Amino acid sequence: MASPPHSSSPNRPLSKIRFTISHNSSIFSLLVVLYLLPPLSSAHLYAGVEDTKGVKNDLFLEVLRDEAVARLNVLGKVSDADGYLERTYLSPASIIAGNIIRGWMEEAGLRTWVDQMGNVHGRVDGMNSSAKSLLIGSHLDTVIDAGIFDGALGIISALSALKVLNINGQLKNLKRPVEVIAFSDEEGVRFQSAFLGSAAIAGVLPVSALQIQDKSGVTVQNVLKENSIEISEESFFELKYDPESVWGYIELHIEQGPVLESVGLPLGVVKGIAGQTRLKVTVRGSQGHAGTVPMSMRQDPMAAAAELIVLLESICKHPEDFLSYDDQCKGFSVESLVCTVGEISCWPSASNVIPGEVTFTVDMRTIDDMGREAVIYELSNRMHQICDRRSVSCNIECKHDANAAACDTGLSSQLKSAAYSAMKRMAGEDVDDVPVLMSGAGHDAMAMAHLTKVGMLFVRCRGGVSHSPAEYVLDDDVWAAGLAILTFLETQM
Ligand SMILES: NC(=O)N[C@H](N)C(=O)O
Repeated sequence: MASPPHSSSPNRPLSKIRFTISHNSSIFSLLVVLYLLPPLSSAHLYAGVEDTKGVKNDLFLEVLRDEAVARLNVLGKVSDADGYLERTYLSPASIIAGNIIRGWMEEAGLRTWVDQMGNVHGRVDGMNSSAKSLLIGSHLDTVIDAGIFDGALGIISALSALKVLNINGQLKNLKRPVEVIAFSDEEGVRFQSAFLGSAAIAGVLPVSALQIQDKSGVTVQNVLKENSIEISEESFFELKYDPESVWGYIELHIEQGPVLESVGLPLGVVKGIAGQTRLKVTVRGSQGHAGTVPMSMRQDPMAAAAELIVLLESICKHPEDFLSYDDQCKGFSVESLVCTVGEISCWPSASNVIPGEVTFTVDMRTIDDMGREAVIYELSNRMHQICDRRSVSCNIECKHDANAAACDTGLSSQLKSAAYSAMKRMAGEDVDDVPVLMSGAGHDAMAMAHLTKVGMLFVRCRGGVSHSPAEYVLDDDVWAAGLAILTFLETQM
């Protein structure tokens, strides 16, 4: 595969040491961690460390910032690709990453296991093992050519906070069990169906998902089997947590947008997450010779796909020009509508051949689920009209659909207070109120909202950039993230 266009950038976090994973070995994972992490004695970790100004503090700088940043860099080097970060569902690198995370969970005093969808769990019972549990999660998979913070920051900051409690002997004081879950699939890169891990736990993943195939025809079930996970229909349904056993779910994630940076604050609270749909569009025409078939006689799926993609852009930029607001759909809002074609391929893909088939993806998001449905309806009709006019066939398949999710107001205000006091503890003075944001990006919290109340914290990232190796979070913002989770956990004692 060709190198990404920016592979020579001096700022790339992966450029120093790169582990390209071609085998699955927990010993190897352990060696990676031992090699990369400077040893920190526990006395060194919590007994009044010095902050950047040389002042003693109780802000656990070495665990919540320095070690957390080192861990982000460790995970950021665990990749299936050479020269960029890629860790898709149950790939060799994701198994290594899961083993590393499991080690960190155990070090934080958690009991660990891997479930039948490949999610990595770490749990501490606290004072009452039968009380409803607090779940904290984020994902360990990545997109292709990813940044190192997306997903990993949420897992690492939760483990750092629990490590501080463990070192201070406070895990036993938690009034309810706390369980960290590193979800195996949120991005949906390999199977196009996002949230395989969290949706299974929330009980909203259909058992038919086990038969979804990746590009090479391997099913989810095969991939699990390759990793020694035999899943039956019965064990699949056992993955679902009993809602009665869960108190709530929280997730910390990089914002992946520019709002926090523009207001100059490291943390924000999420009030809701936009709904999303993924389509796969396949256009078939008549394959032929590029030099001999007259333009008027072609059934060219590439030219048709180009027209379909421009149509998508027009609808998503100006939905009001395309949608008829009758009594039925009156009231929906598509203001926040965003649409993307991120992947396209053709067959046979040669410069002197009119393609026989073109396939592309559509990613569509809005806060308003009814609005998204109306846009998809209109888009599909118009796409079919274009294909008919061009004498090509067009198949539109829905690969993923998740409705918008609202965060719980009570949990959000607890997270807001935790974020506020973390920022205040770091600044040593009053700080501005914590902003409340909507999330355009999807999160495991969307699936978990089917199981329990959810709340989310966002962390500032440079330029709002994500799904890119240019993704960057200041070390001190990593610290603020860990401190906010720690402060939240302190309310659970
Ligand atoms: N946080 C993310 O980037 N999540 C998703 N996979 C998404 O929004 O596409």
